[in-house]
Amino acid sequence: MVARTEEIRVERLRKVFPSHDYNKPAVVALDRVDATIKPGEFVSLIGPSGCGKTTWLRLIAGLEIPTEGAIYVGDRKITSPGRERGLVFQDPNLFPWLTVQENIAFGLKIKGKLTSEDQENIASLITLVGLTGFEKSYPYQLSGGMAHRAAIARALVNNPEVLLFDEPFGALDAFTRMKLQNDVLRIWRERKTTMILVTHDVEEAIFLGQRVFAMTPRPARVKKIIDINLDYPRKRDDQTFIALKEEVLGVLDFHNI
Ligand SMILES: Nc1ncnc2c1ncn2[C@@H]1O[C@H](COP(=O)(O)OP(=O)(O)OP(=O)(O)O)[C@@H](O)[C@H]1O
Repeated sequence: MVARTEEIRVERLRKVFPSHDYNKPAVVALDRVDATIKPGEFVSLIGPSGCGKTTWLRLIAGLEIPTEGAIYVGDRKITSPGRERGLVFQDPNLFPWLTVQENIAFGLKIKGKLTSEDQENIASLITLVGLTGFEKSYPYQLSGGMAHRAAIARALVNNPEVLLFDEPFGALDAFTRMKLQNDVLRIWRERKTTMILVTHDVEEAIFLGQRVFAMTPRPARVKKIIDINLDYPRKRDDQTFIALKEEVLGVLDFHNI
């Protein structure tokens, strides 16, 4: 199923977390962030630790309210979480007492029996994420990569127009991580969902994103947007890929850390 997608506009976004301690100042996590993300685009957000990447993603998800500014999906202002925006965290957060199938169905938030259409949707998502044969498995019976696949399927169950990834593969071994990156690309191309990925990994940002948003240290602002004009599937040892990696590292000033 192909999702209907709209442009995401981020306008003069500012997020301040007040301090609950007299001796500590408030934390300005984001300040004057402007961005436009095209319908169906894949963008990566990268920046120093603690700069405000997760906060930005949570604002798009509607889990936080901006202090100033706003985010729009099409002409709708985001004020709360919504089914059209799915979220995948670093921790798959599966319910241990539910099977893979039931964990995915949980995302539907419906009471009572699943319709045959719901069941078909869940079955096709299980195929899409490569978990055929594990429908009735419990989370303890899955590998780390399989648990992430189930989490991606759960996030896709409402056919969201935007999928938000918060360092989804940070805790996985390099091989599983690369495999899941390929799977995410395949899903993106099949579903045409807008993808926004927060990552610490420059290579991952370039391997997946059509554009990489490099952020400043806190408060996060967009320091530079790097266009990744490489065809998919991308080769990590390609000269242009390596040059782009150098460019992103340079923008982030990683060479001077
Ligand atoms: N609910 C909150 N209350 C207070 N401060 C918060 C809250 N959430 C985030 N912060 C602060 O906002 C700043 C940005 O945090 P955020 O998690 O967005 O950064 P990040 O770039 O995702 O970090 P990392 O790369 O290390 O995951 C940090 O200083 C953090 O302590």
